Amino acid sequence: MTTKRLMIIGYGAMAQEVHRLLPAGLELAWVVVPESQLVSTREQLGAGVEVLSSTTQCEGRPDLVVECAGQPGLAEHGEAVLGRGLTLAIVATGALADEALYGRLRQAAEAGGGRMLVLSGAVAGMDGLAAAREGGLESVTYEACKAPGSWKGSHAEQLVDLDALTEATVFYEGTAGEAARLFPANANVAATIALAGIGMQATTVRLTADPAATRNTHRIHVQGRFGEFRIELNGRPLEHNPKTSMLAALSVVRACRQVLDPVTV
Ligand SMILES: NC(=O)C1=CN([C@@H]2O[C@H](COP(=O)(O)OP(=O)(O)OC[C@H]3O[C@@H](n4cnc5c(N)ncnc54)[C@H](OP(=O)(O)O)[C@@H]3O)[C@@H](O)[C@H]2O)C=CC1
Ligand SMILES: O=C([O-])CC(=O)C(=O)O
Repeated sequence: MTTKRLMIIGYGAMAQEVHRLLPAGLELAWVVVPESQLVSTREQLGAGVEVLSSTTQCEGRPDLVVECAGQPGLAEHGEAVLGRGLTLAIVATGALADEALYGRLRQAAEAGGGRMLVLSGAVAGMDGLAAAREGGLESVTYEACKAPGSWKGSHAEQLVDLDALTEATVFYEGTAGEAARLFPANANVAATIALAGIGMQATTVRLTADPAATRNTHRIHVQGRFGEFRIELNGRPLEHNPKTSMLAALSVVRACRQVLDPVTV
């Protein structure tokens, strides 16, 4: 079997975990990082990987492009990748709460023949939710609970004193679209659930900080014509970024494996 070639956009905590777990048969050939990280990332990766600041500098043809660069990274690079007819697997799904950006990405994919794969990321059940939608959905709610430290540097700091919490505290309630915009490094999952279900406005979101939490907990409750389901997922955070659950990185690894495997499960 010939080796296939991967491009990763972004080389932070998630991308590095994905790199460590890449399945045999898929090699990391290109990494796209901000200008300011070119030198350090080249030193880190050595000669075997081409480190670029724009996807348009890539002269080869990746078999898969994965975005691990956050919402600004998807906004910066998404159109070019899709416009070249490539497959782009994304985790910064919250960027799609911006209707104008979503429209441009769809348009680029349609014009160029590219495909955008919205990965399940830190949650589970997106297959069941999307299937349930076919029968009609009545309500979808999403609750996230993380340790206060995992909300540091986010909009949560404007809503609650994270260092003073002594018990689990709900600090935000709103729609998936708003949550994804306000918490770009923490609430992409809200947008993923909205995209698989009843949309950015109708999906209800509640965010909690809990000083006793050691996991990133995600609870999804769905009601519709199919019946009802509840999922609770207690994900381990990544060692190098507690905002991000390990499962999100693993969902990228799964997308990588699907490029190699003729059977998709
Ligand atoms: N769907 C889901 O379930 C989940 C989605 N996510 C999304 O994944 C993203 C990545 O997570 P994680 O790796 O832990 O975050 P990190 O902050 O560790 O890594 C992101 C990296 O991307 C870089 N970056 C920023 N802008 C660009 C750009 N325009 N082009 C290339 N690289 C860029 C960042 O650089 P710099 O530090 O200089 O900004 C950083 O090095 C999160 O920001 C979040 O949006 C995360 C968890 C779950
Ligand atoms: O990884 C997680 O637990 C969820 C997350 O950060 C996001 O949805 O952006």
